[in-house]
Amino acid sequence: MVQQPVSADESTWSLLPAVGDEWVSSTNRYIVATAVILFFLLSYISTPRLDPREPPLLKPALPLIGHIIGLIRHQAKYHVILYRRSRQSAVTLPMLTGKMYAVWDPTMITTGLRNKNLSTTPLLVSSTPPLTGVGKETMDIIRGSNGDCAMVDDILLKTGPAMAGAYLQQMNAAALSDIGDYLSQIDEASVPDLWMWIRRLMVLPTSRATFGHGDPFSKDPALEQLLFDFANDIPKLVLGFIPATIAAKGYYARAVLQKAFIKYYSSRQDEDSSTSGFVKVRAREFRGYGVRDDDIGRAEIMLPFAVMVNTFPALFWFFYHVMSRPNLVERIRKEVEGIASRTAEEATLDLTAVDKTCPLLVSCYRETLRLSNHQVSTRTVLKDTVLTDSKGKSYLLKEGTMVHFSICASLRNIEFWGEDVETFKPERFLRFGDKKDDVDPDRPGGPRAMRTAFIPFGGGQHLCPGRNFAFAEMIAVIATLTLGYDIEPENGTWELPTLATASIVDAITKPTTGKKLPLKIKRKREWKALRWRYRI
Ligand code: HEM
Repeated sequence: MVQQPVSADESTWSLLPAVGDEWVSSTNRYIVATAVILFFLLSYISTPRLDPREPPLLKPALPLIGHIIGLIRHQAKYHVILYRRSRQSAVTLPMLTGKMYAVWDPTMITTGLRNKNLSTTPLLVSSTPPLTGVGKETMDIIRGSNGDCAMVDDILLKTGPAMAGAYLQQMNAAALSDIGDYLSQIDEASVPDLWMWIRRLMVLPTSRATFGHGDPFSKDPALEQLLFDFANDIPKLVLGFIPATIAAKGYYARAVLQKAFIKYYSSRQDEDSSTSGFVKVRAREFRGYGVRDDDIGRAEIMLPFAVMVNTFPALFWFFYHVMSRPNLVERIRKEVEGIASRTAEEATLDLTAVDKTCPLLVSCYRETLRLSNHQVSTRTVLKDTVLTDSKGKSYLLKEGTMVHFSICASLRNIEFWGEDVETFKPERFLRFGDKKDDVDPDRPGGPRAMRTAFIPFGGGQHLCPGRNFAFAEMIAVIATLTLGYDIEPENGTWELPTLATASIVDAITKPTTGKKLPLKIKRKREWKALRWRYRI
């Protein structure tokens, strides 16, 4: 057989790929084998050994850090993504070499939030220094001489009563009087950006009702934007790692806010009779434990956060959901006409029994909270605890582990709310309180199922103490606007605003600042030139 001559080039080319293939494929095999071993090793290291009674393990696609990346990326909504994917009541999420529980079943969440073995205190205490920058002296007081953190528990226990009864009445009266004054000035207005308009409308009525005549927000209007800058950067600030670099905006905002609040507490403005019980009672408690005024100012910048950061976006969505439906506006207007009275100078809305007099308005309020809430309530397990889900299955939560109770998953659970869970349904809550509806009350959308799953303000010992104040403010604004004004989008169509990231530290998702939703607002002829007043 005659061999064909091979040119140098051909031989080189024919040989090279052969050597290359072998080399490349053996290298590839090596890399792949190492990667596989590494993957299994990481998977093994990051797989916590569980008691069979603990919630089942939900492994991330990427070992060790998959869930951490998911939470950073999607924040609170990560729970809804995982819940929809796994349809479990509760799971164990492996993270680095540890674990965390995520609870999504409404019954388990409701009972978990009431359980005394599941506490907010460890996380609250560990996040206080990076979040507020209070000094060692105050941290020693916060931790207590025997480590029982008695002051934290005492303050939280006293906060609820400080926002009820006469205290609540004083706060509601002050806020609604200011809101009425502000709305009374509007005859015809162009609103270039609804989100900013809501914030401007609400900030001073809310801050004055809370902090009284010495209110720092009244003295410096720049604080409002700084509060939102601080709020946006809280997830980074709590890391306590080079905050001035990784959370520059929030870091600066916190410094300015704290300066104003240190001045407020140091000059004892909290003791003025115009200051709410909410502020007063807490400051008294801090001082009783020996905390200095400057550190009260540092720690209590969480108060304007609590008072404003959820109510304002909730009001934005309430406004949007109602006003973008002209038929709904008409129906609510009819309800509100029934609670309105007038003199030559004033129009008064009687909000004393608004649940009964304006059921559709209140149903829309609740439906708004259901759809705009992304709250995750975090607890640490102090003692091994068993929680049982709605189907009767029990799960063991082990001491020392952190738990995320996803209120958002509860508010969007199809088995409790029905197939239309993602839709804004104005009438959804009309039968909410109907205890006589006993035709399968636990059916999806049935009154008992809704009562279990509707927990926008949390529950148990840490049930939001500000819920009645938020309700009064939001109902007063929407009742007045539906009754007294014609509101239309500037460009003729109601564009659905987009949502900002659902921050793990607050409860209500803000709109993004991208879409402005410009509007035209015009007072109705029959309500012209009257001052808005409220009976509460
Ligand atoms: C729409 C408005 C609001 C929503 C959706 C909301 C939601 C919540 C939720 C879900 C919790 C429980 C957190 C947990 O379980 O860890 C909470 C706690 C709290 N809220 Fe609100 N909130 C609102 C308005 C307010 C207002 C207006 C105030 C004050 C005037 C306030 C003050 C507080 C405080 C101090 C706590 C902590 C209670 C504790 O840990 O014992 N909130 N809020």
